[in-house]
Amino acid sequence: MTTNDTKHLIEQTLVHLAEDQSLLGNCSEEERKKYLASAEEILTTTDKVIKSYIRVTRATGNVVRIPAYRVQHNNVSGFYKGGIRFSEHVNEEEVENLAFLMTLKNALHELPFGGAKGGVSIQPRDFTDRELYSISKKYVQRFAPDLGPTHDIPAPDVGTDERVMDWMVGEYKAINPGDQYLNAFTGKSVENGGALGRREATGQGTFLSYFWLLNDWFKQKKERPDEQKRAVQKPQWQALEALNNKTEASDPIDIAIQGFGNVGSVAAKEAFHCTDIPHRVVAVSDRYTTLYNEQGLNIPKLIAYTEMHRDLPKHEAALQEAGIDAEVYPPERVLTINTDVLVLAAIENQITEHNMEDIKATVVVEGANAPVNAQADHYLQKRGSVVIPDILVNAGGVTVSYLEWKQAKITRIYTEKEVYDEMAKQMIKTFQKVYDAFFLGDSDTMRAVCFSLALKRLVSLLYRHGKLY
Ligand SMILES: NC(=O)c1ccc[n+]([C@@H]2O[C@H](COP(=O)([O-])OP(=O)(O)OC[C@H]3O[C@@H](n4cnc5c(N)ncnc54)[C@H](O)[C@@H]3O)[C@@H](O)[C@H]2O)c1
Repeated sequence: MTTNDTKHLIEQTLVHLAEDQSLLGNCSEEERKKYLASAEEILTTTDKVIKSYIRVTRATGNVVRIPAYRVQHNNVSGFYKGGIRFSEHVNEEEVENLAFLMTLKNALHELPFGGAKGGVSIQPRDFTDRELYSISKKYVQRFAPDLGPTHDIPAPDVGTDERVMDWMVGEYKAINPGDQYLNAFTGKSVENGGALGRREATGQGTFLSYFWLLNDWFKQKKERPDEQKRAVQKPQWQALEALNNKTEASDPIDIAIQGFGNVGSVAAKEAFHCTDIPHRVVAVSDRYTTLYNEQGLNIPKLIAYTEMHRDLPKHEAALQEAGIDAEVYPPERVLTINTDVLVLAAIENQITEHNMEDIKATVVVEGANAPVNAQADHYLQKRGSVVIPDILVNAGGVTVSYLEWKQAKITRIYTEKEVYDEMAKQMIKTFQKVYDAFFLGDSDTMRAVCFSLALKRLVSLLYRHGKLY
């Protein structure tokens, strides 16, 4: 999904919401139109875009000037919240789109946050630890006036982690002594007030979105003939039926995962260890490689290897060192591999009009943000594939971030089990709403359902806060 796709879908969804008489209380038709027009204006634009440059002296002595961003999209549902990305692909438009998606995600899951995103345009691998430390500190120096525990709360994203968050907290504390600095960032190390299980949360939630659909929601509908009768009208029901038949015949479900970082490696581990429904992780990939084994890859061994070497093994000697038996392909091959389920956990715009016809998976799970563009989404849904959208799937991290933010306030550390249970409970509540509305309603895509639920909440809050004119 590009920024334009996101804005277009917001506009389209608001047109449908105009027919919902319950949305804006007792107002005339004319007022309703006016309010929705102003909601559209507010929600398809950002509240604030801050661009700055970070100057760092490299180990070589050269000084480089690096563009850095913080985009605050909307805070009607709570303080701005969203990750900071270190990637060479970072640009203003990308950060803006990701900020839009954060507002929608938090509204969909009814978390008390709005949407923001940050980014620094570097490939972190090209920088030393000392340089990264300097960049992290300077990011906070540049943006501190616009951040804060009751204003805008960043978290990690691609290319950043708990180490970067800890550095940023340190700098934030130096700039704002006496402020509730621990609440100013989430995704920190556990030693520094981070929530137990935060690192795993997005990958766990990603796997859960698909697993719960097949293992729980599908069975629930089978026991409710009236609802099943309506759900079978959707071609996606057949896709679930086929997977269910496989498990009933004790055949494992094949799953392929693009991206083997924070989200992808954890989703792979969840699939590998899933006992209720056996899975074979037939392919995984990162920016350099796809590894494929039709009998399934040993995920714990691959995780152990990447913990030491960062990337997946990409040649025979490395495969031997990892103890992995796999065919090695180029990175994009994972997308078109023969599999039942494809989890996208890398970067944006991976399935587009250029490769959508080659996708074999019948269930596509968007662990990453915006990995399927609008055209491909419609194509896949029309063909009967299940596409579970990013704002539904990858909210595990921000849900646990909320607990991390809360635990600093109540000064009690949640146990890892409490964190997982709370995350799963919160997400399942939203899965139930979305899957019911999609399969039992007349929306074309699951994304349209998610946008509709999120925008309903946002428009209602804007109205109640007196922000519509
Ligand atoms: N980490 C979180 O809590 C979180 C929360 C919500 C959404 N997300 C989204 O999930 C996605 C992945 O985030 P992450 O935290 O796992 O990042 P990460 O940096 O830990 O891992 C990214 C992975 O993608 C791979 N990759 C990068 N470019 C690629 C390419 N062109 N082709 C194939 N693989 C490529 C990298 O090699 C790496 O394995 C991003 O879209 C991010 O915004 C992450």
